[in-house]
Amino acid sequence: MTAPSQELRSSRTDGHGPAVRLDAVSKVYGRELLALDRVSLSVGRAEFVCLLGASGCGKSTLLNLVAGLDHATAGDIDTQGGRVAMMFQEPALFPWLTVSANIELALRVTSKGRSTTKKERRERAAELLEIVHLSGFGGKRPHELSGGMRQRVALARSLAQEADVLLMDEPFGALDAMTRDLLHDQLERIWRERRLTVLFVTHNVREAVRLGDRVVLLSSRPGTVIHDFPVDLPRPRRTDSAEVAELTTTITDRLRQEVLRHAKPARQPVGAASRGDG
Ligand SMILES: Nc1ncnc2c1ncn2[C@@H]1O[C@H](COP(=O)(O)OP(=O)(O)OP(=O)(O)O)[C@@H](O)[C@H]1O
Repeated sequence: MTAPSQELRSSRTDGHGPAVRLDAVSKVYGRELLALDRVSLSVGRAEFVCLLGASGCGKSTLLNLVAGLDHATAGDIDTQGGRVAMMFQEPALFPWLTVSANIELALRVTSKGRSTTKKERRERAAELLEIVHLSGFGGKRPHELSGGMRQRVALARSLAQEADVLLMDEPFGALDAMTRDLLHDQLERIWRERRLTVLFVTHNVREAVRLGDRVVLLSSRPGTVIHDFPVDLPRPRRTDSAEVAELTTTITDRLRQEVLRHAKPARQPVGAASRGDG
């Protein structure tokens, strides 16, 4: 496995061990659907790792296992006791609650065991909305916001959980390119300021290169790590820069090879001789 980018390495491997570690993790659904096959992966503290792979290769499965939403069939997962929050493509806000109340609800769940007043939660929600540049929108209902704004509320709600590890499952997949670009900038700023560890699933190679310290490629099902690309490019990066485009091409080629390798047997006409080039 490749090390994180040089620029950030010292602050990320400071002797406390990885924030997330998967050791030979496998997942079988039902009796025989092998979704993940002995996946080993380490994510350093405050590291941003993007996960790429063909559709159905087990990316969401992997996140669910790390989040503790499901159990691995074999192998070990260690998050060092850190708090883990998850964010999905759909913001899943309660439509009948205001934006602020959606976040306050998360704060109430988080503050179980220590008492917080409604006023404290409201103030904290306002702070979180400021972090995602939505000050003044606390009194709106979700339907009054754009898709990008709703995702920022969902991000604020994740931050309300005071997580050390943020798991993101295609969080910007449904947004237009311009909105996505703005959210990349915001997420990068928040990640740096709060020293979050991020594991980010995407289908978009360019997005992975824009954001990641590393881009980890999973094979087609069953998912297993086939390549770990360090992204040694200075930040902030521009999605349309030549450097991002170059690495995007390299990774896309590797991903394409993997998808073709997997698709090949099914595409060959019955009786066709194997050319042995797979
Ligand atoms: N709860 C489940 N029960 C049975 N099979 C499942 C379950 N969840 C996922 N699978 C199967 O496991 C495999 C991996 O699914 P998963 O959703 O993790 O892939 P993915 O890489 O996230 O896909 P995509 O990129 O399309 O979102 C798929 O074949 C899927 O059909």
